[in-house]
Amino acid sequence: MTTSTRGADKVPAVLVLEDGRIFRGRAYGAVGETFGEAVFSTGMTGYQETLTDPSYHRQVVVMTAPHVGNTGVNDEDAESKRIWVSGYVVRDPARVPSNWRSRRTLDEELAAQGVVGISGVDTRALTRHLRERGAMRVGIFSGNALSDEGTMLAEVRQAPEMQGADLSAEVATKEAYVVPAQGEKKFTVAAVDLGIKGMTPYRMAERGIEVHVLPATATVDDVYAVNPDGVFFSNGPGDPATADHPVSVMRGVLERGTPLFGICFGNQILGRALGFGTFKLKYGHRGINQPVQDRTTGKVEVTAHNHGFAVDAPLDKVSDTPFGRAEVSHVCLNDNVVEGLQLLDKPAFSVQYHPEAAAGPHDAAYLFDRFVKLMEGQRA
Ligand SMILES: NC(=O)CC[C@H](N)C(=O)O
Repeated sequence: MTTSTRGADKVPAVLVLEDGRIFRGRAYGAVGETFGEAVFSTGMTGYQETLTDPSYHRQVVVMTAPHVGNTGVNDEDAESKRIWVSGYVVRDPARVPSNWRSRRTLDEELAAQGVVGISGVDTRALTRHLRERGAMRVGIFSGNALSDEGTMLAEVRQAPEMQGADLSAEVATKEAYVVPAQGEKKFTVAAVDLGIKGMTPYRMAERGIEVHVLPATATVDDVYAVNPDGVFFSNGPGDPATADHPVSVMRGVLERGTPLFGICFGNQILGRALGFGTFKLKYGHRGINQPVQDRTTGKVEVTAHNHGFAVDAPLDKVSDTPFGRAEVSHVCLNDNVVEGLQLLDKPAFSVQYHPEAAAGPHDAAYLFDRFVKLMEGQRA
């Protein structure tokens, strides 16, 4: 068990939204200033996975769960090698974590990684504000970074927007690497890393897949150089409207008819590859209890989400695309947002949410089996 000795929680901190609303609290994690898009996550657990998900790059995450940090930080649950959120907003952080795997406090970990946060914020009021007004730019200021409200607001309004942001290359691996199959190797998959979470290759490896994780800049030739049975496109940060390179690589894969699976950003890229548009949601879906219906079976699953954009595809008809017929396979029952796509004439599908999610329900794990079936079908 570790306790925080830093005392950052006595340092005043201010959160400034781009529309001028201000929340005051105390520094949590690093002291300084940070900017990003303010978004809220409703997950009551899994903060370590959230913080280390590369899709949160340039986002300031507001936790709706009031108590955060209760189980500390361990050496096992990170989804990548570092924390990616650009800032962290909590109501009432745990002073003393309690868990047999805990190695450090969350406060210490945020500070060690230079992540500026704020605690003591009325996160319920802040979440309601974001829900009414939409996700927007935000700054957190503490210590020497504190200045008058007008100056801080001007700085927030100069920060880059999420719309139009091309961020995959900033988070993806620079070098290809292999995650070996567990047990007998049955398939090889080329996984294009646009900000991949560690659990994703793991879920494939568990099913006898050897995963070749390739940089976001990988070409169609790089993908086929590993002689794949299937191709995967990962989750990732930023605006899918900017992802022209992965869209063209995916089109190359669809032309060849190799089994294809995409998650989250990968779903938006499939949407674009098929000719659909993408758009920014008012405040996105983030959390681990979102109801989604698999329209191919009628089953409802409770799922983990982290997306601020969505695909604009017709819900109630089969669409003709350059790669044959396509349909919306999954839909969010809260707001009818497209949560999955599938091709009817080629072995390709994707989902907007996170079947790999470790924190959260495992209802959607069957999607990895569906990918395996597509690869088996191609061999038969
Ligand atoms: N987790 C993801 O892949 C997110 C995809 C995209 N950046 C979005 O916000 O919608």
